[in-house]
Amino acid sequence: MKSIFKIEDFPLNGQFLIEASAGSGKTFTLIIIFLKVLLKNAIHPSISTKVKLDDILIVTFTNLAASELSERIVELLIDAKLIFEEKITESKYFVPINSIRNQVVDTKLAITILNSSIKNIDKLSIYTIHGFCHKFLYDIDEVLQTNPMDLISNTYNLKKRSVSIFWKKYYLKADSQLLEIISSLWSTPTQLLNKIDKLIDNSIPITEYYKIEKIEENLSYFNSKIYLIRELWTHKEEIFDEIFNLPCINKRKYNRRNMRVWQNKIDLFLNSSEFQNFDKEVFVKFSLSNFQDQINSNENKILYQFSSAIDNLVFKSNQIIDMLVNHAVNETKNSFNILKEKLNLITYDDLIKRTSEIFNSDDRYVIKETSNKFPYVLIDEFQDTDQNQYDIFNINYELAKPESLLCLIGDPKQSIYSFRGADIDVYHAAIKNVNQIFYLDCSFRSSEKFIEGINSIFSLREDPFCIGNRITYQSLLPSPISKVKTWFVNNKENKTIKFLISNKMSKKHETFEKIIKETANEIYKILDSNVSLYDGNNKKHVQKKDITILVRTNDECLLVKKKLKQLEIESEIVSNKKNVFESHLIINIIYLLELIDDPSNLQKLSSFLCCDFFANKPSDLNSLLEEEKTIEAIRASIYEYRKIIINDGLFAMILIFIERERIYEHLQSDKDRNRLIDDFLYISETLNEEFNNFYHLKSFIRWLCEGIISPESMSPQETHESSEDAIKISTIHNSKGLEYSIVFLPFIFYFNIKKSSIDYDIKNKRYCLSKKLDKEILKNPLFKEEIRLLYVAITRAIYGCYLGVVDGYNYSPLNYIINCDTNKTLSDEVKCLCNLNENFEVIDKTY
Ligand SMILES: Nc1ncnc2c1ncn2[C@@H]1O[C@H](COP(=O)(O)OP(=O)(O)OP(=O)(O)O)[C@@H](O)[C@H]1O
Repeated sequence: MKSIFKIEDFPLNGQFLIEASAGSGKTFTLIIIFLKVLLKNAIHPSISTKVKLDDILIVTFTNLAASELSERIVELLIDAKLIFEEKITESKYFVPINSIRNQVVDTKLAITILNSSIKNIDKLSIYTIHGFCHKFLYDIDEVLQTNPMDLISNTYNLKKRSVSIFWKKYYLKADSQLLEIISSLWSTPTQLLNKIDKLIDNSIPITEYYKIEKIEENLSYFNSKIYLIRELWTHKEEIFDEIFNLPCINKRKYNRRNMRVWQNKIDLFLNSSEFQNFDKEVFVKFSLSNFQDQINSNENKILYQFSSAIDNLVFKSNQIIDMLVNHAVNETKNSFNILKEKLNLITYDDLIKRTSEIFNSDDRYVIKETSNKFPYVLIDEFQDTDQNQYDIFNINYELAKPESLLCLIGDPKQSIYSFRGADIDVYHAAIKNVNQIFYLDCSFRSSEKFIEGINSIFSLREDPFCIGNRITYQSLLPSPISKVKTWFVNNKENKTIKFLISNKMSKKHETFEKIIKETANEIYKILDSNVSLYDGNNKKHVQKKDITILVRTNDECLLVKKKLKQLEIESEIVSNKKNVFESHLIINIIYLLELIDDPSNLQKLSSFLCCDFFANKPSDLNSLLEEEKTIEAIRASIYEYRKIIINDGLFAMILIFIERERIYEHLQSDKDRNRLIDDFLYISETLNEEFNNFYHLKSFIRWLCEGIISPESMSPQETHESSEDAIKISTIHNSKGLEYSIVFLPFIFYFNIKKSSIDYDIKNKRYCLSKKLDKEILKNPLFKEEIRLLYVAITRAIYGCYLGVVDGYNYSPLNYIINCDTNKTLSDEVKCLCNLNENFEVIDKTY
């Protein structure tokens, strides 16, 4: 049973869930609960166990959220002390603090606890899950006297080595036909790594294991099918006639023209037997399953034989690809794990896994006997938890009983971290363990009119989150604070949800640039006209810093920033990642510098030639290194770079290096080459200053290597110009838990699942190539997560939100959520909505 949350009724022992929508005060509630736990002895003086500040553990999701929480807790403790001392009544925390004060029996003790907590604030235990596990393992290693492992945050280079080890072990001596299939999936180790990067070090287990011999066996079977098909294909005229004569055949699809095209493709493959000519889509058109019940073995003898053989062929090719994908991921994971063990390294993902293993093992009694347990645990953003994380805190709760509390706070509508292993099923399973569920029903963040707008949007469909009754939308009520919040234009109340309609251009990036231009125009309008925000106390003019643009990816952040700069609007990217050592590109600088430092070293030359900026494959290396002249030419230019770096510094040398080595040309096939070069230059520029502080190149290289191993301990950080008055740009993921006055979502009309990556198929417990977008889109978990991302994005706004609308992108969560009929365009649907809803406005910028 769910009951409304009231701090005075909230018990301090047990396992509880607080589930509520965005902006309803979950984080606010968490810190109020923190205060009540802290004052437990003052509320119940008869309890003998003393609650200390560091008995209470708060876990949140990002470093940004953790530092926000610390600030809020300090503010709360100071306000609480002053309220208990009856020195103030003005505080946004007054009502809940006063409720706690009414329950406190020993006020003097309460003030003493507050004073001492303020003094010892450095003992506050607020962690991200990774931060908590890191500290836990460090402490436990001391207790168990085990050798602590080095934490490595940038795993790219280790993964790169793991892929190379795998590649050398299996592919260099693989059958040539198998190699052909492999190169249709990935032709270099780097390409393979790019596809499986995220899967190597997360908590997804090793799947069913296939030996390469087994894959080769399947390949022989595949070849035998080709042999059979080639024989049957000599009767192709008969096969075609039988198809044309099928009573229910789709004549528009199976017409003579198409058949001729398909015939040529099949001929090409059967004559060459090369896998690259195997056009599966064409073969499928002749498969038995494609004709369904239309053919039978008696009436369409030859067609039946042919289409059954095609079925087998397609099935086998899928199976071989599936086996190769699983083999590559599993084996690379294996090499990666072996490497980590040899080097005594631990990754961020391992932190959680290892901590959970300890909590699940006999060593848990070590935890019980030491101070490595937290009696009171408050978890924010619980919807983004995975099984390992939940296990840790659930066992901790059991170990710390009877005086223990596990308070889970979350909103399943905001679960957006499945790529990190977050699992909404864990959330639903955990609910079964809790003693009671509480909810919050008012929104405090946004203005009343904005809340009405959000309620209208998410009520357009019965099942807006596309997940049945597991996630429903309950309209939010405005709190008294929301009722007074308003934004005005020329002293008239402004509309709260605005749809910015723009044109679809011939290329995606042009469409994106156009909508950013329209966004910039709207920003100019807001800044130039008389637009103000009223929060119930103050009315102020909108400044640039009140405006935030939210996008999906870091690349989109850079695109927006670049475009705004051209339009002379100052902006800054709000990022969790501020460290150049997090970038995998830095290793390329190290390879280059190592060679400059020691040009005659052949090993360093090999590493340099294999770096990201040359299209050399490790297999090309031997022939390259055998050419005396090539080697001499490279060495000559390296000596030149040595002179430049000594005289003009790192950045100048990198600029000349890019130009002379024609790096742009090497990266010809790389769609992201501009970004790669931009990043490379940016990193070199950032490091240039530090480079000037080193006397020897060797020491600088050593410093860079240290930076890769523990980036968090390094300075300098990327020098983001942090301007007080600039438009903010952030990814939606980074904006979680935060709030902004005015939000722009320029690219929200667009959705694209990466088609060529590899996913883990939870149902079948295996890795597979990502599925294309199709009519089954509504069943696709990534699509459902995008709906939740849309929800998170919109609900960051306090006063107003602008949503980008462009027609022609059918499978977008925006289309889905506003119930856009397939016969209508998104912009038409939006215009209809705006006619019916007083909170909505259309800004039509189409021409
Ligand atoms: N009871 C309250 N009284 C006054 N202000 C409140 C109260 N609860 C929340 N707020 C304010 O409302 C805003 C949103 O609160 P909070 O960040 O806790 O919401 P949330 O539910 O955690 O949101 P999200 O799920 O989007 O992260 C904050 O500015 C907070 O200070």
